[in-house]
Amino acid sequence: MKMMSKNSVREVALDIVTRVGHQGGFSHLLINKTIQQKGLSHKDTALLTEMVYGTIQRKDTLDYFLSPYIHNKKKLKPWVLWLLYMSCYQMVYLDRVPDHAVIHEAVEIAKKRGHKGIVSMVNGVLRNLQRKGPASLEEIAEPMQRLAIETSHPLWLVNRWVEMYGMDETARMCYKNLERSMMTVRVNTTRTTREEVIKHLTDDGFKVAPTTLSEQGIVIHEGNIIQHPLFQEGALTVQDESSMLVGEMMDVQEEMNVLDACSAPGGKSTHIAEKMNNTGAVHAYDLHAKKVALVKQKAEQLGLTTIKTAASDARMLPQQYDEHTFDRILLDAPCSGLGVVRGKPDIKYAKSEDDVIKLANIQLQLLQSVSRLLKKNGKLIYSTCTVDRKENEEVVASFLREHPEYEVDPSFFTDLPKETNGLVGLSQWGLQLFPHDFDSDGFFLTRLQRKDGHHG
Ligand SMILES: C[S@@+](CC[C@H](N)C(=O)[O-])C[C@H]1O[C@@H](n2cnc3c(N)ncnc32)[C@H](O)[C@@H]1O
Repeated sequence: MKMMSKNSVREVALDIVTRVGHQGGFSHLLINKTIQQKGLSHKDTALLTEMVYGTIQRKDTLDYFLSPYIHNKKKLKPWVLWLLYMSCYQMVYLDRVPDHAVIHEAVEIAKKRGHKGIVSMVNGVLRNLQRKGPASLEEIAEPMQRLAIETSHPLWLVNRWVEMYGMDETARMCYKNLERSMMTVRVNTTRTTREEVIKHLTDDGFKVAPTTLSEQGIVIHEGNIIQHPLFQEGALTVQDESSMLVGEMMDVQEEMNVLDACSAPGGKSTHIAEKMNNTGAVHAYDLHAKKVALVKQKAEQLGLTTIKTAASDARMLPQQYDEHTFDRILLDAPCSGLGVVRGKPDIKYAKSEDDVIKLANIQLQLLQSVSRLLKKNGKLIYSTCTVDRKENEEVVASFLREHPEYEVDPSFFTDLPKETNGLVGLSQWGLQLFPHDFDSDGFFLTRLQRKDGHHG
């Protein structure tokens, strides 16, 4: 492990935010790659992650804060603009480094990378910010616009969420999206029990608690779990608590024949195989062969031999299997990902209304295709990690309109953990979890049942 000087961590952070902000790309992937390539220490990793996530997560707010002091923003080189955003983030939101030190470091970076004009502009803008403070959010009179800027979400998304879920729920979600998400892990119950793992981790000095939505999950409140030997032993997997609810609600039994149509990287396939105590079969597909390899790898790590992987477009699966083949089907569909912006802040800037509409069409096609393969009385879970009625409730409603042989499984609602009772997101079509409900990903799931006595 190497320690870097604070300034070089800042430079690496600047390269990442500039690249993500200017060319696109996922910050979490770039951070992970950098940590591996440079072999960063735990401390450097924490600083790098804080600066990259914080700056990207709050980009629009930072832009607003700096707006009185930056003229001709369009003319600035991308790295200069992102250097200003990153410095503003530290000055406004982090207490650890005094403002004068942040300005000094920014100026040093500007000297290394730019000409004199840039150096004095960076110095001038940040000194103004220090002296006069960030532009006041109070001046934005229109409530949705203010929420959008205050929480750095695009206005179209705030408007859309307000229309769908109301101002209160939207505001809670937008603020929650600015927080760092909690790490949760799932215990491989074919190897050990949650009680044993909780004891083991507590003895090792971790602060942990059982999850609410799954009987296999553990929330890590304190401690760096990622290097823990329990992972090497195949006793743990990292998984968000909302995702764990899917495995819980699959209602599987030993020896069942299960299809997971969109399975990569394998979080839910492996959970299902664990639930079946490594009996029966989980047929795990994904469009991309490279991603299918991840499912295989995860299954091997966890010793789950009943998972069979292959690449395929899920829409083609009816050509490979007879109707009524599977006892259970999971369609964890590709989606806009608007429920996971805490962990992947880039998503909120990258997605558009158009994407939502296109994805909803694909989701319906996928549902129509895989639904043919379910046995009578079988159950199918449809889920997404997004918060949008078009991709969630409306896909389910359209599907059910065209498929009278299906219904929302009435026992879905009674099987849900009691803590979900009375949630705003619970409807006749399924359950929309908001990130602020359980401090987990924004997520939708429902369970459909193929009725007996119908053909087709
Ligand atoms: C939400 S992710 C699945 C996450 C996975 N179920 C898990 O728990 O780890 C959706 C997946 O669908 C895959 N996908 C997209 N289009 C597909 C298609 N037409 N057929 C099959 N898989 C598809 C994507 O490659 C992606 O891995």
